[in-house]
Amino acid sequence: MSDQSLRDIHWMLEILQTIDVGLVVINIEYEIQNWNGFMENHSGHRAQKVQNRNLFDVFPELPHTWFCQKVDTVRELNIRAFTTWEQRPYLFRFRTYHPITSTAEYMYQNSMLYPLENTSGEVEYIAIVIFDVTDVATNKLALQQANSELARISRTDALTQLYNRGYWEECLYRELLRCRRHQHTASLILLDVDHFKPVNDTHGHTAGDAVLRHLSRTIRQNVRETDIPGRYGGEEFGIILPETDSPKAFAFAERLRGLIEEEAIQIGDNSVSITVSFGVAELEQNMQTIEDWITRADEALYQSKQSGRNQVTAT
Ligand SMILES: Nc1nc2c(ncn2[C@@H]2O[C@H](COP(=O)(O)OP(=O)(O)OP(=O)(O)O)[C@@H](O)[C@H]2O)c(=O)[nH]1
Repeated sequence: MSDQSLRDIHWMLEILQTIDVGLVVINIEYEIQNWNGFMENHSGHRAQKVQNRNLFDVFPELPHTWFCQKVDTVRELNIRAFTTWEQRPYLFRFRTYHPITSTAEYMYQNSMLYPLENTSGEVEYIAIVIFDVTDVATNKLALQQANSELARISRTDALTQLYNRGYWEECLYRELLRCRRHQHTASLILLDVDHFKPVNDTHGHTAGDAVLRHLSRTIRQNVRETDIPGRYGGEEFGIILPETDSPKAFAFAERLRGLIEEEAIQIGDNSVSITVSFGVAELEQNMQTIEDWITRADEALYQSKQSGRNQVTAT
């Protein structure tokens, strides 16, 4: 080999050693043949120390079956394989360099597997190339988190943390469609605090807010997971009860009414008691829109108010 060729090989090896991607070569028995500086820095093992050691012994976290299937494909078909951090956050568990500034505990990695042929054209070795994509991954995850938080905020009522009217009405619409399509039943409850204005006038608006928050908590704690409560207006709330006919919805509303009536709400030094009126409407064949359904529940609620409040009326 000429001096020039030797020099060329030397600087090529130098590049492979210092390049900011991980490079590991294994044989078909999964024994490590060599790795570069990136791997030394992140694993803490010198290349000589790991030479001929089984890859799974050095990295016990590497999923055995999955990785072997990948390598088999690369070897048998003589093709490359690629894995992104979104499919699998990392191949090798390396702690991140900047634990303070980075939100990730471990390095996110994209990885490539390359078949390496011997002079007879047989795949004898596999090269594993690791790209550190922690910055990209954490930025994308932060963006996804921010988006889902924005979506949550846009459907939540800030005071009560129940669904706001817009989103709750969307749920009601979906429930109406679902019941129509599958011939199922559902009920709608509207409830409105009795004489709420005097609560505000006597104890102040902040106390009124606290009462609404307390009431919302009581509602949330007493509905089923499949029920959908929401804040319909100022002191008016709606609850969608899927798979519930009118007598069952009536019984639930009656229980909730009794609970609210019995509970004294402590606000500072004051104890405030409230009562609530309810209107219940089961979905009927002739209801075309959610407005039809809401109107029926509202009529029942109006009847409860007219008949003396603190009661449940079902249509
Ligand atoms: N503190 C507080 N008060 C609210 C909020 N939204 C609506 N209100 C108040 O709720 C009261 C509703 O009063 P009305 O519609 O007269 O009803 P009511 O006094 O509850 O009487 P009935 O419903 O007829 O029993 C008003 O004083 C509103 O200012 C809110 O977010 N916070």
